[in-house]
Amino acid sequence: MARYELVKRSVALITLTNPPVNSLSSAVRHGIAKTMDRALSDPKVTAVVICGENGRFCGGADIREFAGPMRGPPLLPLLDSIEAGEKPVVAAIEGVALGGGLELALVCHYRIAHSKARLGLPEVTLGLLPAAGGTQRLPRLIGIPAALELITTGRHVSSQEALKLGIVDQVTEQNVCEVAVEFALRAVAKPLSSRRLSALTVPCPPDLDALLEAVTMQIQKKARGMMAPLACVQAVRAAATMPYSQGIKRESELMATLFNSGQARALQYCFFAERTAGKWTLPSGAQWNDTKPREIRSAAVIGLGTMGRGIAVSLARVGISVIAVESDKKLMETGRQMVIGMLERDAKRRGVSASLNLLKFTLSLQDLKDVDLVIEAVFEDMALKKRVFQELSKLCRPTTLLCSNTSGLDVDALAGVTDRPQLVIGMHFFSPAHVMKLLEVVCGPRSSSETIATAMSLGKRMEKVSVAVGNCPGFVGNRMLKPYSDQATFLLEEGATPEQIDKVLEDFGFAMGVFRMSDLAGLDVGWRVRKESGLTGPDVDPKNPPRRRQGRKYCPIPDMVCEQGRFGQKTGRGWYMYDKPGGTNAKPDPLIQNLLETYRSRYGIKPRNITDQEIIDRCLFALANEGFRILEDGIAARPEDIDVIYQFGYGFPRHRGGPMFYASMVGLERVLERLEHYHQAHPDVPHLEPSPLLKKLVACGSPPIQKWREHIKTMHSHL
Ligand SMILES: CCCCCC/C=C/CC(=O)SCCNC(=O)CCNC(=O)[C@H](O)C(C)(C)COP(=O)(O)OP(=O)(O)OC[C@H]1O[C@@H](n2cnc3c(N)ncnc32)[C@H](O)[C@@H]1OP(=O)(O)O
Repeated sequence: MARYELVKRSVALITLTNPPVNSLSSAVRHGIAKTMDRALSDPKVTAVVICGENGRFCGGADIREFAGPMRGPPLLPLLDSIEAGEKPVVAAIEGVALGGGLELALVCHYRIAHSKARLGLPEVTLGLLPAAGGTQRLPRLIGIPAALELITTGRHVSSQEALKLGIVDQVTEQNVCEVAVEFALRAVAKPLSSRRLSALTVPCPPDLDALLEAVTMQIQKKARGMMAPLACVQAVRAAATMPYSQGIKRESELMATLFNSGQARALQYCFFAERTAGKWTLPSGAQWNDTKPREIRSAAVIGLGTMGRGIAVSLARVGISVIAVESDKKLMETGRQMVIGMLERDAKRRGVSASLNLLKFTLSLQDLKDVDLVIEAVFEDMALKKRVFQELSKLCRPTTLLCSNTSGLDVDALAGVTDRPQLVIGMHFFSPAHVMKLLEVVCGPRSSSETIATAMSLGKRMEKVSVAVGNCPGFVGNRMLKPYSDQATFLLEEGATPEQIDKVLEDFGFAMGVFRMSDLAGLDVGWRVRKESGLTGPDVDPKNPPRRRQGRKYCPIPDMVCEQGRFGQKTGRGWYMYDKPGGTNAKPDPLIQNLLETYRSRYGIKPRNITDQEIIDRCLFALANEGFRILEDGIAARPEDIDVIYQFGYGFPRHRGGPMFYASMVGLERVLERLEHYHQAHPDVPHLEPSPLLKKLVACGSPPIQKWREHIKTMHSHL
């Protein structure tokens, strides 16, 4: 796990060999300890270079080992002994030096980085802090403000920025190991005392307290409810105010608190869930690593509304030429200006030039006949989409992939109107599509494995987190949203207010409560869907009992809000009031309060005091319950896929893992007990009836989430 060679007759070259990222597993730590001992005790060796195999220095601690008991040599004393050694040690950084990997480099006396390397202390993103001396050494090297920023955000820096900050001594475009060996030879016999970071004093800013206070406030606003960034601030404060020996103790104490916290477990679960999501498998046996995606060089986007514009930008900025189609000249011109503006702003932010030459705008579908792939992003109307797909089927060459950005309509019905159902697939982007990271790749029963592989690979190229899901109304994300938002509106009937529910959900960690989110998305969309499904509007049978539709409980309050022309932020009124149409500053509206009171008295509902816990339990357990049904139905292959969708598409707090991980942490027995309790109280709400899978898992002793798959006996997977 660490290879030892003697080069240039006097330099010990230690190479970490633990693919794919040379993480510091117990075997690697053991290897480092052994090879360093050999190097330090061999009189022929005058200097040491540490590097990593396969172009990667080190990706940090082996995160998988965090789940088990600590084995192998502890990292901290090992690193201290490298720093204390009497022979110069040079880190040759290629690829990445992250977390424990950068901490290893910080105990080396010199650091040489390749020009393409990235460095950082991302522990905070895993619910931890850099506890192998990182919080104490980095501030001594680059000062408190810069170290605080890097440690509390986990941001990676380029080697050029690392050089400016003083993290590395030299950046090279040559073979970094060879450069490091030459550097090491020159360093022999130079004094090492000033190169031992733990021995340096911290350059402390005069306004330390104000700085720490400002950063703490920023964290409380941006990383609401997260423990790790606040612990990082405390550890850096220790570096600034204590000698190294005490600071390091404080670092360990803070790490111990974080290490065993639910937040660290959730964030580490998220790390692997995100990587697992790309690994799809079909019932046919075809899977992500044995199906070759097609290369996509050109694409078309039909419809230049909010979604179409974001999709066009996402394609063009990764070098794909885009033909954007609109149905009328004025709309096309507006779309053109918006797309160009978005692409220019995006390029400026990334420090690259905008790829405007890749864009073409047209009014004619005829222009699409030679593209590799089309993404339809027209209005969410099945008849309209079918017409577009029929037309594309006639116009495009037979190998063109046809994709729909529908947010919930039947992808197979669209495939059915074409001459190539195997090349039809859903690509459900989230708004704004050039910003939101999530892409649901909706596999119809006839989508070929090559089509799925191509859509997934295109998503990755567009820097999206892509999750393959099956075809059912609402797919995964929007299907689960219904029971969640239904519970919120039932709670309004019973006595809660939108602001109370939103506050509870936001305190839980959601980016936005359900009502603020609906105001942002626009309330008219759901209203139209409810009218089309006969739940509200003139088609509802007047003999229908109030507050019941289609044999189940129904809350008409959202319809009443829309009937008043309150469609959310865009109209300046919704569940909240805003300063102006398009405003974002939500204020509670007495008119909504009034509407709720009138409604309750009309139906003789006596408002009751609703606790925060009831809001959380009803909304989130109904959400997870639908997730269990989705797993049973084979619409999602794994709970991890659902959790990734909720984190990246619906603002579910990452430090809670996602709805399924949250359910597992709360305890499946409790989730089942609460659902049974609420279903008894509301037997006409089928979403509260515990799913068979949940019952089965509880009956099997509530296995850990990674084992749920073994209990899912899906009749037929929709993937
Ligand atoms: C008990 C010991 C006490 C130690 C005390 C010191 C504490 C130190 C704390 C740490 O060091 S925490 C770890 C900090 N490091 C990170 O957060 C880096 C995580 N990795 C990444 O960001 C990326 O993987 C990468 C290194 C930038 C490479 O990205 P790339 O897109 O090229 O590949 P991936 O698909 O992300 O990863 C490939 C493969 O490798 C697995 N993996 C990556 N990093 C680790 C790791 N640190 N530990 C374990 N496994 C890792 C990843 O899961 C992929 O494998 P999979 O099978 O496809 O899931």
